[in-house]
Amino acid sequence: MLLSGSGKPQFGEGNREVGEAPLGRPVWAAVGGSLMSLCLPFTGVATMKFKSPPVNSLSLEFLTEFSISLEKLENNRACRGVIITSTLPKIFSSGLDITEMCGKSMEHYTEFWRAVQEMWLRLYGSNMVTVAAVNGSSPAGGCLVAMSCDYRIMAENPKFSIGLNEAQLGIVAPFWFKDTFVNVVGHRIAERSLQLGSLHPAPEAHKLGLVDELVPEEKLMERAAAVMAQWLALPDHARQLTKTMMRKAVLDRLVAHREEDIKNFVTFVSKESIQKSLRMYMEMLKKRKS
Ligand SMILES: CCCCCCCCCC/C=C\CC(=O)SCCNC(=O)CCNC(=O)[C@H](O)C(C)(C)COP(=O)(O)OP(=O)(O)OC[C@H]1O[C@@H](n2cnc3c(N)ncnc32)[C@H](O)[C@@H]1OP(=O)(O)O
Repeated sequence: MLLSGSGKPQFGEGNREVGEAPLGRPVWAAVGGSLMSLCLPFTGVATMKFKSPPVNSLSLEFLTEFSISLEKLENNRACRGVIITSTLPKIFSSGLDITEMCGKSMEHYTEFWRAVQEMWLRLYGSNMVTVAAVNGSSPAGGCLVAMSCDYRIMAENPKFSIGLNEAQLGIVAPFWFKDTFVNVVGHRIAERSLQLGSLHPAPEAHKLGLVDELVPEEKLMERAAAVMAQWLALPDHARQLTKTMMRKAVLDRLVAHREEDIKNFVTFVSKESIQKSLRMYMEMLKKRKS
């Protein structure tokens, strides 16, 4: 992931680079983890770019780095907003890494699911303004990442699609994926789309309200910056309290049922019938390619 931003650099060790202006003020700080890059320039707006080829699958390692990056930005008082996008052509994120859910131990499934929950709790509950610049397809977990942001701008290419397609894989989107979806598009659209496991091409996603606007791909980052500026023009405390008011019930529900949700996931994903569905789905992806 690639994360970039400005202001007071507070990031961890590792791949840190900090530019210094003549007066000793930091110009920008870039923390390149291996799976995403992050930069925070003077504007106080970070850009986080997923860079985990081939398709930015949300593996345990990726989710961990994502959560750590969000925590670092959240704790950096100079950072007020983050734009999330991808460095890969045509793909925002392919969703949860299916290989993390296939043929692994119960302990592994537990750790993986906790990491999925952690990422969502941090992103959906973030005090920062979060804008998703969706520059490619974004199924399932990828859609969750985009939906957890405050605003979604998608490249207007009808070949790019977004949605919670879990049902197509023979799995069930958990209640907090569903709650997030309902909060974005409303109950009726969410119900139909979830039952059918629909992946919506960008123009349809826009019509349904799943994404807020479509722009030509080359204008995506420029538009994301403009939207961010509009949201940041308001006082942070008023915006943050309003965001909390709108999202708290859904966040609290997972916090209250976190262990039960992990147990449900582990039991569900360990079933031979589910393992079989996931294996068949992976085979279908590979065959489709050849
Ligand atoms: C009772 C209730 C209890 C609760 C139980 C909870 C149950 C679990 C809930 C789980 C929730 C969320 C699930 C997910 O997020 S699952 C992931 C869903 N994602 C998808 O369906 C997307 C699949 N991928 C694609 O459609 C395409 O790959 C793409 C993203 C459109 C890109 O297409 P492409 O042509 O550019 O690339 P492609 O050749 O298909 O793929 C390249 C290689 O990447 C592999 N791959 C793709 N997606 C994934 C993935 N999600 N995980 C792992 N690997 C993936 C693909 O197989 C190719 O590999 P290889 O090169 O052939 O080896």
